[in-house]
Amino acid sequence: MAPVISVSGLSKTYASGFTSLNNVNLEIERGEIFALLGPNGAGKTTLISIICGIVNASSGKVAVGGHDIDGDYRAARALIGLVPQELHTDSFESVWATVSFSRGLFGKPKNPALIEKILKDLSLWDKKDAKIITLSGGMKRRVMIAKALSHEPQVLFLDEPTAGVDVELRKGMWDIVRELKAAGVTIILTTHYIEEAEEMADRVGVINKGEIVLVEDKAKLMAKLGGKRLSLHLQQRLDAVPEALAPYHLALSDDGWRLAYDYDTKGERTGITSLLGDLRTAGIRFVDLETKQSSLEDIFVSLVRQ
Ligand SMILES: Nc1ncnc2c1ncn2[C@@H]1O[C@H](COP(=O)(O)OP(=O)(O)OP(=O)(O)O)[C@@H](O)[C@H]1O
Repeated sequence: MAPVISVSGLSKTYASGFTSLNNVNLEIERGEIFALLGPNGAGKTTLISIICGIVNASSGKVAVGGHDIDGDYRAARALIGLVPQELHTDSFESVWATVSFSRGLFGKPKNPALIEKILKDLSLWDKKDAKIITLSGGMKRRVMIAKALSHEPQVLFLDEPTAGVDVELRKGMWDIVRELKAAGVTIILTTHYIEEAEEMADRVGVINKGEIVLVEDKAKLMAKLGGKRLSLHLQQRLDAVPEALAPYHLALSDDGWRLAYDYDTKGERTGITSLLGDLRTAGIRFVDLETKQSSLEDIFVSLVRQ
C-alpha cells in the first residue's frame, strides 16, 4: 500500500541561517502509530509543522495521501489533524462551540452526531457547555484532540501529547490513541517519554540535529539492540579489571564496587557461566547480582550519543 505520508529530501534553513532539518526522508504507513523521538531542538516540531503546512520547507517534497503539500495544499491539509505542543484556543468559548467551529474551518458541513461521538469518546461530553478556561490541563488537552478530530482526518499528529500530564491521565491518553488507531487513524507522535514510545509505537524514528538517524519497527529494534546487563556488587573494591577477564569487556564502576557485563540473550551462550568461573579463579567475590533488560531509552541514549 502507498504510504500515507511521504517525505523526501526535506531540508529547512531558517532565516537566521540555522539548519533545523537536513535531507529528511521518511514514509509513514497507513494505520500505524509512529513515534518520532529526539532530544530538544532535534527538529521534530519543524518536521511536523512543514508536513502540516505551517512552516515552509527550504527544499524537498512532502505528499499526504498522495497530495503534494504545496501544489495541492487544501486536499493534503484536510487529511491531517494536528494537536500542537502549545495549547491555544479561545478560553471563553464552550467545548462544544470550539470543536464544532474547528470542523467548519475545513469547510465540512455540520455534523452534531459526530461531534457528540468525539466528545463522548474523549470523556468530555459532560463538559460540552463548559468554557475552556474552567477546564483542567488534562481536559484542555483532550479538547485539543477533539478539535483535531472534528474534520475526520486520516492522520493525526500529536506533538508531545502527554507533556506535563500526570501518570493516570497519560495512560488514559494512550487508551485514546489506541482507540483511534483501531478506528483506522494513522498516528504520529513526538514524545520525550520514551516509555510512551515503547508502550505505544509500531515503529520508531529517531531524529538528531535535523537528521533521521534511524527508522525501525519497534519490536525489531528492541530485539536487535536490546541486550541484557548483568551487574555484580563486589565484596571488595577493585582498582582495575584483572587482565585475565579482558575478554568479557567488563565495565567497572567509578567507585570500584560494581562490575557490569553486557550480553546478548539471543546468542548461543551468554558467557555468564564461564564469567562466574573466571571471577572465582581471579579471587573476585560478590555479595549481590542483578540482571536488567535494556530499554528503548538505553537504545535511544546510545544512538543519540553516537
Ligand atoms: N523560527 C525559527 N527560527 C530560527 N530557528 C528556529 C525557529 N524555529 C525553530 N528553530 C530552531 O530549529 C531547531 C529545531 O527546533 P524544533 O522546535 O523543530 O525542535 P524539537 O525537536 O521539536 O525540540 P523540542 O523537543 O524541544 O520541542 C532548534 O534549534 C530551534 O532553535
